[in-house]
Amino acid sequence: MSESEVNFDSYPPVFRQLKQHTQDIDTVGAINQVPDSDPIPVIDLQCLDLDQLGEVCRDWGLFRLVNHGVPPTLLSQLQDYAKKLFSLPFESKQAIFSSPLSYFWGTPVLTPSGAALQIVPQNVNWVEGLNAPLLQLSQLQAEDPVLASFGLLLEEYGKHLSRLATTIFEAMVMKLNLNSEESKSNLSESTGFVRVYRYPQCFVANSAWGMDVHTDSSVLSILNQPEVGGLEVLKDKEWIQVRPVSNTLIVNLGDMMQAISNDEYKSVEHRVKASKHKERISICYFVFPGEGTVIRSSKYRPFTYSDFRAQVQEDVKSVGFKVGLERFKLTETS
Ligand SMILES: O=C(O)CCC(=O)C(=O)O
Ligand SMILES: [Fe+2]
Repeated sequence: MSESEVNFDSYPPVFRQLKQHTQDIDTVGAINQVPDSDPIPVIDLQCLDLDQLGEVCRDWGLFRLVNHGVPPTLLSQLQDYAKKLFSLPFESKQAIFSSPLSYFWGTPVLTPSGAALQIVPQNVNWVEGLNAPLLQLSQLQAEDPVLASFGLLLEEYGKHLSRLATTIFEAMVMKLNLNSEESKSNLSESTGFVRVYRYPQCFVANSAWGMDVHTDSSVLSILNQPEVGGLEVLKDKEWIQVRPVSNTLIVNLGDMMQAISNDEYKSVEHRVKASKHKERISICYFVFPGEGTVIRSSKYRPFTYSDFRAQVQEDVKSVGFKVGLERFKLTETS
């Protein structure tokens, strides 16, 4: 999509900024070239190898999932509907993406009610999104037919992704030799939500991020970035670009999984580059421990996911970023 084709009406006002310094932008564009291949490890769900899974979770905290059983038509329909919905005028999106959905932009950090956390302008991330808690999706009463169909697709997608998350989590529990009964409540399908993101084309000549460096707070996050790349993952202090590969999913381990595994597995740092050439849609599923479940780990003091989330929100407001698991770490003397 070229600059002239961009539907600026659909962009949140903060993103309606036009090209200023071509040279700077071209540098950002060059960085955005996605390579033909990448070294991201591949896990085949149809013949799951526990040793390979364990190694990848330890060394990378992220992998590409193939043979996952999510129908390709569902993935492409979700993408098409998401594109249509995000191209609606900004004001329409604000109006129609209402409870149980919520619409946000500028940051992925949301309050429990789904509203974006207030952030300072210099920390704005070049992203807008739709938050969909899966348990409540059946309550969606959309008058807009595209949104109604999208809601049904998301429900179907959510069921597939819950199945995938549970299968992968159970395999990890087995590999880690954790007690399978006790571990059950560490991943609760009822907590699952889907975030649909659009990263608008970014014309400003500064180093705007689609999404800043972060780790996910989830147990597992499963991401579908079918067409346009931009995701990067930190491996051995180097940023690796994650190539979009159709009909595959990217699984990344979150902070809760790192704690549950007693730091054996890694909650991986990642970020998303903003592109001056293309808008990018990604569809991400996140799942958490059950409400009230106490995470017990040899490395951290006992905490619930609610404690963790409250701490993250407090830190983002007071220090400007997520401190994360460090806040709960046991020290030598404790
Ligand atoms: O859009 C993406 O590719 C990644 C999104 C992400 O990292 C997140 O929502 O935590
Ligand atoms: Fe993330």
